[in-house]
Amino acid sequence: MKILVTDDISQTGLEVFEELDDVEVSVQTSLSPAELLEAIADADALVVRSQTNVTADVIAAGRRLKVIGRAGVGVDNIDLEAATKRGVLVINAPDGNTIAAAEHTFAMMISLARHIPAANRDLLSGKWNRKRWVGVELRGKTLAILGMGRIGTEVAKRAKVFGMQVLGYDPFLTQERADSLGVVKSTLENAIAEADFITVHTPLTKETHHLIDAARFQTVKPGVRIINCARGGIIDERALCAALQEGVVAGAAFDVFESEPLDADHPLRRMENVILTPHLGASTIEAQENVAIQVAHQIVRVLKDEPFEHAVNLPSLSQKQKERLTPYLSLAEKLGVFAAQLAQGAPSTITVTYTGDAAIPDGGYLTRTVLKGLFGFRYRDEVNYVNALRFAEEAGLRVQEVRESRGRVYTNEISLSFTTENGTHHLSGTLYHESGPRIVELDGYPIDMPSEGILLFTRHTDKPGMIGRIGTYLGDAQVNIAGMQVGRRESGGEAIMLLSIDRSLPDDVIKQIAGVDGISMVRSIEL
Ligand SMILES: NC(=O)C1=CN([C@@H]2O[C@H](COP(=O)(O)OP(=O)(O)OC[C@H]3O[C@@H](n4cnc5c(N)ncnc54)[C@H](O)[C@@H]3O)[C@@H](O)[C@H]2O)C=CC1
Ligand SMILES: O=C(O)CCC(=O)C(=O)O
Repeated sequence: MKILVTDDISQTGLEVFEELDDVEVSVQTSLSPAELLEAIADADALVVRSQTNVTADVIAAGRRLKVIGRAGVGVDNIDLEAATKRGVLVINAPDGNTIAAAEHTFAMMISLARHIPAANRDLLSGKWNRKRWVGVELRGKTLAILGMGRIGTEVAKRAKVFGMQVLGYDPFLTQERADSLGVVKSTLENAIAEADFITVHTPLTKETHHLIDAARFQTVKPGVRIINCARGGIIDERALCAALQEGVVAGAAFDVFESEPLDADHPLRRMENVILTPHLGASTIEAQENVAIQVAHQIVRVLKDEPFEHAVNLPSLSQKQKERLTPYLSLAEKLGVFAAQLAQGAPSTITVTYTGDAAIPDGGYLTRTVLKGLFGFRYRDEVNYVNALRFAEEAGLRVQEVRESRGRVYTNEISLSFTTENGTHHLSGTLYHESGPRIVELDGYPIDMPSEGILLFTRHTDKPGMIGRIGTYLGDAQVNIAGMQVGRRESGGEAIMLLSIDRSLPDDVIKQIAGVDGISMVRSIEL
């Protein structure tokens, strides 16, 4: 097993990989794009910070790649779309560097308020200028925090201790949490208009790109100071330079930039009242140990096929949700595998209905599992939880989920209803606590069979001798019948038979059965 590490990661984190048998940890930093393509070819896992650009080509070249671990928060250097499509899991270390980033933000804010870097430069150049560097106090000032997640929250706590009034803007900030932090829940417009200091702590997304642009700079309080220790691009750098030159903005402190490393002739480098650091927010010994250990542990779990946390391209579940969900995973996957064989053709729509105890809010996890079974039957190991929805999307399969709180017959039930060009099928299963997953309905007929082993399913006309003739074909092929379920709606109408058999039937026997007068459908199903 090979783990490729392409950015500087704490040694303590790398030692975690020793838990794996037969592991080779290959640390190769500062690779050229061509060298990276070569190095990734036989890697099972890739570990990066923010420097390595994990493009679609890199992911495609990692033919054995199962997981990309980001020792940090932001994953904007990883092509998530490409990773998801190829079923490569992306995980991060979301809280290991929170304090480091919050403290760096605070260091930037105080440095801005008190001109510390400029005064230091001045002094080192031989001057003693006490008049030039008069600053402002933080106490009594208004701080706008855009993005009240982990880091924003830690910044807010520190600002409160400094006697600042804190305005928080975040679509997910509840009144209750704002109150408990002593933060005034605010709109973006109000936060920007009122603040003496503005700090951004959002990810870089389509919505946050240039969240503060030229138009917004028109609405700031004159003399505002601005800090970005989140991601380059949240604040429009050109518009900022203009606002600094006009004196609308009194100072800016940036740790992150639209393009990194920052160009040698970037206008920000020539601005007065600007403090720049080269993406150092997470660069403390503690944070680097935390994120490296955290991500390495999760990678080990992924590679050992054990439950893991902090997946970026999978729904995240609480421990309680996971515990409730786990017993249903096998049932959901078996139903998907069953459906693949029942369908014999690509389904165009599928509705998955969860009833009773199976209707757990699960972020779509069980439906991914059904689809993993459905597509995995044909594409085997290529399909996993990460890319199952992509397989459905690419196959043009419309997927719908329904949740019903109470079942009519069973305390829990998962039902699939899907349509192919040959018609519509229904399939339901339940989980019995004593005997595990069972199939309890097939195309509208109630049955009861364990969802395992080899099954033979027929739809036929209800007339004497059908069961005997099928039994004879099986006997001639030396195939034992272990269990049988039959059903019909009315005498002489359509009937079904589901047999559990000891070994799979040769194709020619299935063809013979299909040719029996009165048989309308035969399916051999392996679960
Ligand atoms: N400079 C550095 O070295 C570091 C930078 N970071 C960056 O800091 C940022 C924040 O990290 P965390 O607090 O850990 O993330 P987080 O995920 O805990 O918080 C982000 C918050 O932004 C909010 N948000 C998203 N879109 C928004 C929008 N349009 N308007 C307002 N709020 C919005 C979210 O609701 C969330 O509460 C990330 O971009 C991360 O990459 C993180 C660590 C170190
Ligand atoms: O790895 C680093 O030093 C950068 C940290 C960072 O930007 C993040 O975690 O989002």
